[in-house]
Amino acid sequence: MSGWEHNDDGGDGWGLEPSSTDGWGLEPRSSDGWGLEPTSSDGWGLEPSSTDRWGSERRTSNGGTSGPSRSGKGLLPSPHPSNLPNPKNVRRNASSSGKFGEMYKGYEERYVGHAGRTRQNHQYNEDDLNTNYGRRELDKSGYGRGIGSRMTNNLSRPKSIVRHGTLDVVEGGFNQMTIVDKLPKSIDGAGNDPYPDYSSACSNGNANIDAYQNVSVEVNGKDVPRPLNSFKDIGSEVVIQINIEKCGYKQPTPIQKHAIPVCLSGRDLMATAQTGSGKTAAFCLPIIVDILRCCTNTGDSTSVSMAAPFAVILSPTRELTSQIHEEAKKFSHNTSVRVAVVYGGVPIGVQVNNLQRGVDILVATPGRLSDLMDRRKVTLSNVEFLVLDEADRMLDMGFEPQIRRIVEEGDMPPVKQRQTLLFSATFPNEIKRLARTYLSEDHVHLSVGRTGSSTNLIKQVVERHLEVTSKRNRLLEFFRKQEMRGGKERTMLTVVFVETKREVDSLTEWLCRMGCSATSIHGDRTQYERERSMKAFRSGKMPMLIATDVAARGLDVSDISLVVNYDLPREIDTYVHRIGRTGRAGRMGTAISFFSENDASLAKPLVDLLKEAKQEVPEWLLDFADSRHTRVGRRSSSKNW
Ligand SMILES: Nc1ncnc2c1ncn2[C@@H]1O[C@H](COP(=O)(O)OP(=O)(O)OP(=O)(O)O)[C@@H](O)[C@H]1O
Repeated sequence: MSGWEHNDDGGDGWGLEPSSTDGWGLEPRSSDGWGLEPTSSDGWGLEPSSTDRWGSERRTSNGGTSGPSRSGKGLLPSPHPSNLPNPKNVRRNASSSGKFGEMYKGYEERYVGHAGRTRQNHQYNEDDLNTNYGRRELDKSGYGRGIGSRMTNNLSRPKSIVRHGTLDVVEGGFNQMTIVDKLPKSIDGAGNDPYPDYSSACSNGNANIDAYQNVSVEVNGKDVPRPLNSFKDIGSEVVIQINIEKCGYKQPTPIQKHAIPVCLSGRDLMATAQTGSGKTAAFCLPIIVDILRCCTNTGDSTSVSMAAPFAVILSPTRELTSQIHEEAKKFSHNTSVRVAVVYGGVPIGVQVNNLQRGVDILVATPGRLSDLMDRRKVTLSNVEFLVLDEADRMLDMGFEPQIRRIVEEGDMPPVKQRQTLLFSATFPNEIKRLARTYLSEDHVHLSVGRTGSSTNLIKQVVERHLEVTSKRNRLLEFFRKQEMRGGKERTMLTVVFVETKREVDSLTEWLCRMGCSATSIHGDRTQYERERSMKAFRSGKMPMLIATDVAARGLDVSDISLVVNYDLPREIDTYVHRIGRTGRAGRMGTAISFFSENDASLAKPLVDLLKEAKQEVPEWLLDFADSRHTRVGRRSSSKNW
């Protein structure tokens, strides 16, 4: 057992279990081969309708939650200051650290209308500044508590903003600076190719964060807070440190080192980092830390008719949304921070019930959130953090109207009165446009590794295939090899990307007829089928997942050793995301792509990418790239996933 008995029944509430396996060393709890389990007690110590760990305290203390909301629209019951309990008492559930007395020294209390939680504006005194590295450095950046500072003007800031850091970054007060600009010649540092055979890839079961340490990091922006050296530098409560440890995170990845202080300092952030390099924690952790530091749980939230989260995290697909939700729950385990998830394809009623129990962090797909806003079940007037994860993909999927509805047409505070974080592995032009609209001018731009590049952890192979039969047979070969390796040990997993939903179905059926344990996922499958497939895949019962691009982004399963581009995508960015399903958290992986003449227009960017990642480029592919073949039988550009 994991020891993670998360008592947050604000989970999915549809009887879906938390995605259990990857990276947690947890064995899948399913027993039927399809990952199906009864919907109740789930091996995480959850009771179906658990009265959570903070139980009665949460539901009793704030008797006076009526009154106008901060937005003045009367949407929310708002606590009257005189009804609010002493933070030292009400926060007793937030942490087991015993640091509260220290933390509240010098605090100035301000209350804003928020169901079940109010914000403490943190007024740091010298003791605070001297006892906590992370906090001291963040405040010396001159930004104070960014979020707090928008809620009151009398937030105390340290007088001196002279930087005392040891890093050039800090002392330089740079506008544009590359901190490290060394890309390793090869991963093993000795010029050897550590991936002689795809079957050996991913053999290290554990994360290998050292693999990222030499990746170049570029930071643009004024007075950027200095990066973290370790998670302890965050200066968070002990419970968070324990959660981080339980996640197996020993040291921060480069994106975490740089992004977490920026988020904690209140600045807007546009961040790109390579696939699998830990972006999720880079935004989840500071949000949780900020809520615990600056917000007080005032108790009763059951009377609330509209959920009013502090943080909204938008992501394009249901699977990714659910994954972020799980990650946020792990980091907020044993704290009072309530995390909830909403996405389409499942009944909305249960989600509404969940939300009405109170939510601090809402992870959502844009469609379902805008639906809930239309039904007046969620108000965004209290939002202090807006995260757009994989924003380019959301635009690509046609979510722009919903995003605009959420960010511009509802009651979400405008730029500068909220903190906006844009995260992606790639940043095409549409996202730059979005960033101009949604981020404040003084935002920080962070790129870890070259934007749009693939990680060196993935061995990339391109094979030329002319016939469908040859592609199918090759796939079968991979499966047989995989089967031979599997044995009794945990199976290595393969994701196969196919262009159309129809082809996904047909290929999966064929593979199953050939005796392979393959499962599939695409946009036309019901949510239940998608969940079931993902469980079977994660657990290794079905070690081959055939998918459209619905699985190209964010999917995080640590045992994926091989990605096959059965059909290559039209855009190189999508290629980068797809292959990024392997080679995650510093582990190694292999991507094999089947190239046909239809893919001629991808040849040039693909060659460039392979060269940059120091991969072998076949002669015939160079010819394709050079000869500027016009694309024969160009595929339709309509989205078909
Ligand atoms: N500091 C760390 N130490 C160990 N493992 C980590 C660390 N940070 C993240 N991980 C693990 O690395 C994996 C990839 O992280 P995550 O999904 O956040 O990557 P990502 O950058 O968002 O990827 P993508 O661009 O594909 O969405 C996850 O399993 C996560 O738990």
